Amino acid sequence: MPLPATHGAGSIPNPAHPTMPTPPPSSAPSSPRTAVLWCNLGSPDAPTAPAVRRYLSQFLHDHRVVEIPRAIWCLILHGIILRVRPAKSAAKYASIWLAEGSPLKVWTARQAALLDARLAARGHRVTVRDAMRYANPAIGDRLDTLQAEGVDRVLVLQAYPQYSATTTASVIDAVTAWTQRRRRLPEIRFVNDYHDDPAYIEALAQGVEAWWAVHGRPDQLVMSFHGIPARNIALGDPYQSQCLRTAQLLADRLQLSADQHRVTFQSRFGRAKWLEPYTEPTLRALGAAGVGRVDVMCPGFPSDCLETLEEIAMEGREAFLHAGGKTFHFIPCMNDSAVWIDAMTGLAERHLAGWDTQASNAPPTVDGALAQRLRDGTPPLSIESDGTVF
Ligand SMILES: C=CC1=C(C)c2cc3[nH]c(cc4nc(cc5[nH]c(cc1n2)c(C)c5CCC(=O)O)C(CCC(=O)O)=C4C)c(C)c3C=C
Ligand SMILES: [Fe+2]
Ligand SMILES: [Fe+2]
Repeated sequence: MPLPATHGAGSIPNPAHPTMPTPPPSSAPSSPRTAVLWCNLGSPDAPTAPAVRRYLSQFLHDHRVVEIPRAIWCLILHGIILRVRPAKSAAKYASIWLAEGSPLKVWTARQAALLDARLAARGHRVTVRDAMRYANPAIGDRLDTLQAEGVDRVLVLQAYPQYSATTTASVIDAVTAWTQRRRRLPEIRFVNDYHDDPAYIEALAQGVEAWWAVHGRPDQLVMSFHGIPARNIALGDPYQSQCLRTAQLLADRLQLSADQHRVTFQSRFGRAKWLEPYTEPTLRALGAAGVGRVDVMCPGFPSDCLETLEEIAMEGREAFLHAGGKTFHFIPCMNDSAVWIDAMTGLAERHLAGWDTQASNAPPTVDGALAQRLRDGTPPLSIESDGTVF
């Protein structure tokens, strides 16, 4: 168990326990303060071409996202993409924008607030903050604020259930870039993925079941994941196999046979080969083949965003119906569903384990009480069967 910092009081002898330094007075912040940083991709600050250009420039300069040699890529990026794409993407963002901002940011902030409340209700003294890899609120700014608030332990959780270097490693890069600019560092933990976490699978399944309870069942359930370049898989990215595992676990949980579901990959960017089968051509093929109803869900996206609300729920629907399909449903992402917040809580608690996060007014756990005893310089006398320490 890590011992807490002594805040400079170490030179005063402690008569009760000579080998221990005297702890600070109990009113002082004697135990480390812990935060969870709930990180997502980020959105432009506004659905306008200039804001989208700034966002895309930061996003598409990330070496984790585009691995083409810089000199060539910068020519393409500045010469074509950042001239053409911002206006087109801004119109798409405008079609899904909420009064409070981008759906991705609104849901991510809400998830952070709900996780904060749930952890507090379970007796943890933990601050939860949302942070975005691109645009705002930036990861570095959030870490600065947390540190100014006295936080010295940070658990980095990401809104990417499946690991990819393009997303997960990029968030880790942003956090470690911040650490390189700071002298006094908090303890930091990262979670790489939770693609097979039973509570995550259960949250996905219950979202589907709730939808089907109201709207009936489809002929086909399409599970659409964000794509990445096929080359990344050949270079060792585990993303594809984690997506396929998530999909299989979900299909098993929903008791779907092989002909009742399929996996596709969406959001192809550029001309290179990405993970296949691609979502939109698949929807067109299903419509043309006379499949009456498809339901599409996006298990890799905990929050609805441009890629689900516009690309799937609008463009995907249009592609399927135009090709001859009869009925199209988009099943919303988990967003703020209670079962998803439960899954996030379990994930956070598992990875916070060993850090003393017990609030002073909460019933002490064995770990928490032992830590307090060590801080006070008093050895624990006995541990009751219910975990109470005297
Ligand atoms: C699983 C999550 C994601 C992976 C993997 C991912 C890889 C990836 N994305 C691009 C390019 C773009 N993605 C864009 C939007 C976007 N991407 C994700 C998630 C993953 N991306 C989300 C949640 C969003 C939506 C953000 C929002 O504001 O709602 C965009 C911007 C939109 C646009 O202009 O079309 C681009 C560009 C690449 C190149 C890539 C892997 C190599
Ligand atoms: Fe550049
Ligand atoms: Fe993306």
